[in-house]
Amino acid sequence: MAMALRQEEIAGRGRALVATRGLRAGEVLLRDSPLLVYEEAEAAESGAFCSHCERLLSLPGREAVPCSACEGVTFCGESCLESARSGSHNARVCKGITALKKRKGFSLERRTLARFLIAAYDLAFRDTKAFVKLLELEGQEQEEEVVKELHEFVVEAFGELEALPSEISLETTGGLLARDACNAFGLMAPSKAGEERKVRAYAMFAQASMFNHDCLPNACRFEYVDRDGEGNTDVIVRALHEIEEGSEVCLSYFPIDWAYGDRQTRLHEEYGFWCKCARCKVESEWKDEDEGEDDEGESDGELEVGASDVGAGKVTSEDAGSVDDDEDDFGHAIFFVKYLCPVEECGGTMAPLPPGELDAQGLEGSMECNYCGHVRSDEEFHRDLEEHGMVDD
Ligand SMILES: C[S@@+](CC[C@H](N)C(=O)[O-])C[C@H]1O[C@@H](n2cnc3c(N)ncnc32)[C@H](O)[C@@H]1O
Repeated sequence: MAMALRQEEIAGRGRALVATRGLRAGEVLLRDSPLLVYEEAEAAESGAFCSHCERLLSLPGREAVPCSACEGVTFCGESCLESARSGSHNARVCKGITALKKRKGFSLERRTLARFLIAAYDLAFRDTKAFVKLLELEGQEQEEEVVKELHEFVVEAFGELEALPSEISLETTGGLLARDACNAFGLMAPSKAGEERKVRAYAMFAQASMFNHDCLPNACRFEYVDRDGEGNTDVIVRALHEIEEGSEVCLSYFPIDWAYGDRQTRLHEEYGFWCKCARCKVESEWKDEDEGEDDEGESDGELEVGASDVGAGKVTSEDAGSVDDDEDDFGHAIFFVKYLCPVEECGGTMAPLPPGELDAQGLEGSMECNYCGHVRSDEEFHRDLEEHGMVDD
């Protein structure tokens, strides 16, 4: 099958991924392996995950094998330990992690960023091509203070090593942190009922980083970190619906149920742009109409999508029924009934199962949540549409 996506430059959006042909609903558009993976500090310190493959250590058939050189680093078996020694947890990384453990006063966020820098500079030693690709990603400049503090740590951590690679400089540290800020994908296992979905590691990808954001995305990403076999940290991107040749394919950089104000703030602060997508255009107009009309009788400058009573300012599929007659509002309301996971508090996106799986299992019309794994049949979807008074003719 010909490649589904090509890279293009789009004015005001930078590099983008565009459909090379008509794409089918549920089609896998991209499977990308990370340039590098690094652990979220709290997850790493919990000792619950393999420090190489990031799978849960308590999965059946896994044994906890500690790193002989640094305390608190554990692998899920001899084969992961072997792979880690020549890859993600070689002697350099081991020294870096040991230095981080001795470093007092770093917040959780700094400890995670320090782990990123250890992994990124290690890449400069062992895979120059991947390191160059990392630096080719889009960047969002970080606070000078943070860059300086983390750079001092890296120099100290790597300074005890043989030769310093020429790449270690304040400028490169700043550049790496800038790339991390707008390209790191959180790796998470599917959420379980009543449990918060937590990032256990972050991964940086060369191709998947080319997806721009849209608040009404036409694709979403899945990851299967606890799966057996190779490629468990790969990201898999699937089409939500048919996409025409030449159309841009976008992801949402956060759960699709976020309120207008939260989305704009996040996109501006972390990604450096104000979103002007079709949904934001409509919701920016609601702002004027709804100002001063929220439950507490005061405006917080944020919008609730078509809803008069959405407590946290998020959209729920229940809210979709409360939109007015405006055509755009209606289109967006259908989007949420169809693509927002119906499981309470989930916030995931429902994507059709890949066409092959649908045909093989007779699951025509079934959709799967990218956060909790919930599968909804076509029948259930039509029941939901009826409940919201949106029966399609
Ligand atoms: C993960 S990168 C996506 C690829 C990026 N366009 C590039 O050239 O590398 C994220 C960056 O892309 C840009 N971007 C993403 N979505 C956008 C949008 N909807 N409008 C404008 N710029 C966007 C922003 O500069 C953002 O920081």
